[in-house]
Amino acid sequence: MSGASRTIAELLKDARNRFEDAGLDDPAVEARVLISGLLGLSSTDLVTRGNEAVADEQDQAVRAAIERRLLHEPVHRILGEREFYGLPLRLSPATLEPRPDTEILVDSVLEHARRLASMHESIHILDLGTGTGAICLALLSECPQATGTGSDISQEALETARANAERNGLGDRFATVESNWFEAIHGRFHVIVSNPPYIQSSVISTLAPEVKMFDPSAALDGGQDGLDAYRAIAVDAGRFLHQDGVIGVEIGYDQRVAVTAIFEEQGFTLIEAARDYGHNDRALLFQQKD
Ligand SMILES: C[S@@+](CC[C@H](N)C(=O)[O-])C[C@H]1O[C@@H](n2cnc3c(N)ncnc32)[C@H](O)[C@@H]1O
Repeated sequence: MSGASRTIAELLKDARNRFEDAGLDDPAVEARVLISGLLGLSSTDLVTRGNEAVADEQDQAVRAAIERRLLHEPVHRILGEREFYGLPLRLSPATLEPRPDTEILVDSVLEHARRLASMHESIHILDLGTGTGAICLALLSECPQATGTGSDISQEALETARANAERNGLGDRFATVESNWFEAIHGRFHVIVSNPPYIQSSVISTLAPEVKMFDPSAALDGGQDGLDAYRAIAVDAGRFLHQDGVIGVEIGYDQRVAVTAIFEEQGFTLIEAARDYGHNDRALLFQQKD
């Protein structure tokens, strides 16, 4: 079927109706984000230019994208990028799609990064399991005295992180290291951050298709009790953190007690806990006990 000469408003309506019929939670928002991204227009343009007809190729691209969304592919995966902390980030099949809730961890850590930066000439940040580079790049963009290392077990994810650093003008302050947690890491850091995989292995099959089919399992699977990564990180973190440094981790909504116990057992004290937009515990910050 040729879709030539449909207007922007007609494309939007078609997408919204099909998403609504498929039972998506936010059909209107998803239609707007998808079509504005594909056409390179702002949401205001979508309204003010609604009567403009689109080129045949654009119409075909929108039709194809709607089909992909109906097969559960998230809108930002289809577009190949999403924004995190104001930074446009490229996604790849090897990277988690950064979540808005992770900005909570950035906010909490940033305050300490700025404090440490006021006490030291420069500060070094390590982001374990960096994925797209989201957390580290957000911190670097807000903290000009900082340099950052993003590490990941996935080389492909690190290539995406590097591309995102360059794209956002942060390439000269960002390094990448392929590493199983701390295994290939050297030196000490003022700030260590991580949003590790923290979902129990048995729960993964019950997640929404948008997550289990499109986020890499290495980014989700936290082992039998979901806590494997925290144990692996906590046991070594002390050797890589400056004495006055801070380590911040994202957690699942019900993991505060367990993760705090894991870090306390390794000589850390909880200094801050932050909740997400749904009022769930989401980020924990620790310092080494004196
Ligand atoms: C939940 S994702 C977080 C990605 C990114 N930091 C973010 O917040 O959007 C977890 C990341 O940890 C990485 N990862 C999993 N196991 C790892 C390991 N043993 N060592 C280092 N990184 C690992 C995954 O490849 C993935 O990029």
